Amino acid sequence: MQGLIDIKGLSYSYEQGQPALQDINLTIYPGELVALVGQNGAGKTTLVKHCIGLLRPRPGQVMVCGQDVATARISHLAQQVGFVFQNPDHQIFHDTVQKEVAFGLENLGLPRREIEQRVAAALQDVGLQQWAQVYPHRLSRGQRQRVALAAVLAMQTKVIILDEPTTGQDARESLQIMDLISCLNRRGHTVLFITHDMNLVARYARRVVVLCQGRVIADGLTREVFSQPRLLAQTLLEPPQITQLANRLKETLNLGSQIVLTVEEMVAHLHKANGGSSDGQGN
Ligand SMILES: Nc1ncnc2c1ncn2[C@@H]1O[C@H](COP(=O)(O)OP(=O)(O)OP(=O)(O)O)[C@@H](O)[C@H]1O
Repeated sequence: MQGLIDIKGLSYSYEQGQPALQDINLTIYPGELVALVGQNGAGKTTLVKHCIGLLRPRPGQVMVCGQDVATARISHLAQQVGFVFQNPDHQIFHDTVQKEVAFGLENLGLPRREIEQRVAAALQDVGLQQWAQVYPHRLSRGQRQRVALAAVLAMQTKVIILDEPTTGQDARESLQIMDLISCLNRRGHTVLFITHDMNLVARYARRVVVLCQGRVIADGLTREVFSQPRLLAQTLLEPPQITQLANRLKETLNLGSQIVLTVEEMVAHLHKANGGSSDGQGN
C-alpha cells in the first residue's frame, strides 16, 4: 500500500547544532492513528515540521500525499495535511474564534456559505460553538488548543498531525480531545500525534514510533513496543503503570505473553483469572 507520508533517509541538523534527525525511514499509511514518542529533544517536532513543509529535508526525501515537500508549495501541502502546534498561540492571530477557524477556508476561496457550515461543524466537534464570537486570547489554554484544532478540522485535510494535543488540558479534557481525534480517525483522517503520555498511547494508538536522539529505535504495534521495557528505557520512557503492574502479576493472572495496556483490559484479565471468560485484548 502507498503511504500518505513517506520519509526516506531523512537527516537534519539545525545551524551549529548536533544532528536533530538521523537517517529516518518511516511510512504512515492511510487510516492509521500513530503516536510519536521520545524524550525531550529526541527530534519529534523536527520530524513533523518536515511533513508540513516548515523544514526542507537535507538530506533525504519526504513525500506527503504524493507531493515532495522539498518542492511543494506550503499552501498546497496545507490542503492535504493539517498541523496543530504544541503551543496554540503560535497559530492563533485573529480577533474572534470564528475568524480564526475560517481563515484557511477563506484562503482557499471557498463560497461564504460553505465556510460558515464548515466553521460551525468544526466548532461543534471541539465543543466551542458558543464561543464563536469571542476573542481567542480570552479563552483558557485548553480552549485555545481546541480553537487551533477546529481550524485544522475545518480544512478537512487527509492527514492531521498534532504536537502534544493534550498540553494544557485537564484529565477529562485530555480524554475528550483524544476521543475526538480517535473519532476523526474513524471518519477517515490519518492521524500522527506527538505525546509524552504513555497512557494515551496505550489507550488510543495502535502503532507507536519511538525516537531517541534523532533516530527511530522502535516502530510497531503499541502492544509489542510496550512489551520491551528495556528498549523504551533507552529513551527514558516507561510503559503505563497498569502495563508494568500486569507484568509483575503475569503468573497470577496467567497472562503468558499477553500485554495489558489499559485498566479495562486489566479488569477483564482479573475477571478471567477469577473464572470469567473475557479475553481482555483491545488494540
Ligand atoms: N530552532 C532550533 N534551533 C536550533 N536547535 C533546535 C531548534 N529546534 C530544535 N532544536 C534542537 O533539535 C533537537 C530536536 O528538537 P525537537 O524540538 O525536534 O525535539 P522534541 O522531541 O520535539 O522535543 P520536546 O519533546 O522537548 O518538544 C534538540 O536538540 C533541540 O535542542
